[in-house]
Amino acid sequence: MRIKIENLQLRYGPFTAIQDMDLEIGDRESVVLLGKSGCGKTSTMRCIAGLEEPTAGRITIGETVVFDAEAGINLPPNKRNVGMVFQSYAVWPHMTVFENVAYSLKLQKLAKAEIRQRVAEALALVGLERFADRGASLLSGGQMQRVALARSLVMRPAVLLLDEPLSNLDARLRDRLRVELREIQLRLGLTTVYVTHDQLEAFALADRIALMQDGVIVQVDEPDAMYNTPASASVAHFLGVANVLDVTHSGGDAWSLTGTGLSITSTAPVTGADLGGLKACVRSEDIHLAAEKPVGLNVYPATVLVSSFQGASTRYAVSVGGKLELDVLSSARGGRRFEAGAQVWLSIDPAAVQVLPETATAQASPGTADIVAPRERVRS
Ligand SMILES: Nc1ncnc2c1ncn2[C@@H]1O[C@H](COP(=O)(O)OP(=O)(O)OP(=O)(O)O)[C@@H](O)[C@H]1O
Repeated sequence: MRIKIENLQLRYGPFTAIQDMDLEIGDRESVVLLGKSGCGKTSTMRCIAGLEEPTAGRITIGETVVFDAEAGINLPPNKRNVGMVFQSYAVWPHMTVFENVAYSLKLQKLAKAEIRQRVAEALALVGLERFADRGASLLSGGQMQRVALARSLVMRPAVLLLDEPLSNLDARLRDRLRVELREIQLRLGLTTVYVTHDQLEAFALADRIALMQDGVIVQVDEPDAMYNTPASASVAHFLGVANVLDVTHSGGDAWSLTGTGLSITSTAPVTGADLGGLKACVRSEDIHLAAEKPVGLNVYPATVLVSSFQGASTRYAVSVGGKLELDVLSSARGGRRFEAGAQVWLSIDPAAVQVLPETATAQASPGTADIVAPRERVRS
């Protein structure tokens, strides 16, 4: 079921938490709202669910307008056909797993046989069929999270809203449940909106990511496009690009690195050059260290300040002429390790230097006609 958000605005008193938001989510699509704490992700989710009344705008789920500020429409949460799973699983400890999942169906006064069948189906989906009779207080964190998910799925919602549902779990379990969640979403063909501040989680779960900063969606893209072509230096930085350097254009592919007397060559396409405040963005893994001077562009003598062994890789802090400090990540395979104090040659492939504006204005999300159904995309 499609979700269309138009001109959404939410104010808490004088504070604007969501500003002029437009976003279309396709049928069976998984969109992840990604951004740092306080950027307005949960507020957006609460507006879709009907738990928050926006100050302006319109939200349509399927063919139903669930909120329209001008027309005075505001359907309550239970009339929106959405299921929600939150960070705090809110599983009732005094009930069994079965009773937790059956609770809402009992409220709907469904026949006992139907309740049993639907609960069994939901528990099978989350891999908890053997735990139906166990007291919920005896479950692990991961199992409780699955109960919370089963409780939403049992209602057969058209839309599933997930707000950091894995953040209370340890890293290994999070990785596993992430894959399971994606599998369930694709299998049931659910339209999902997922909130997280963790980009790896977003990459793993999204058909498209909507990146939010200060109440505004600044970029909407498929994960690989977001990763490879961030719209701005601040998006790149949020996605883990550690080296963001002030530059001014000095002609052709050449840029001077502000305040260093050094220059850098970029052959990557420059976007938004007219916006000013340009930054050269370089991923740590795109910087190479060598004992011998390599041939090519962007080669500098440098000193290793910190060398930190990380198993499969080594992370370095490296100084170029005392004027520029760069973060470098070298794969352990095939490369030698340098200790702090080592004099090295540092090189950067000009194609790996992206010159971007510091910030960029929101990009319009494509109309749903452009959205490829997730299953088709996965298969292609
Ligand atoms: N009820 C409220 N009253 C006033 N301000 C609020 C209220 N709820 C949220 N805010 C503010 O609105 C902004 C957006 O909050 P929101 O919870 O949507 O952020 P978030 O991106 O989900 O953050 P997190 O990842 O920490 O949950 C924050 O600055 C927050 O302090």
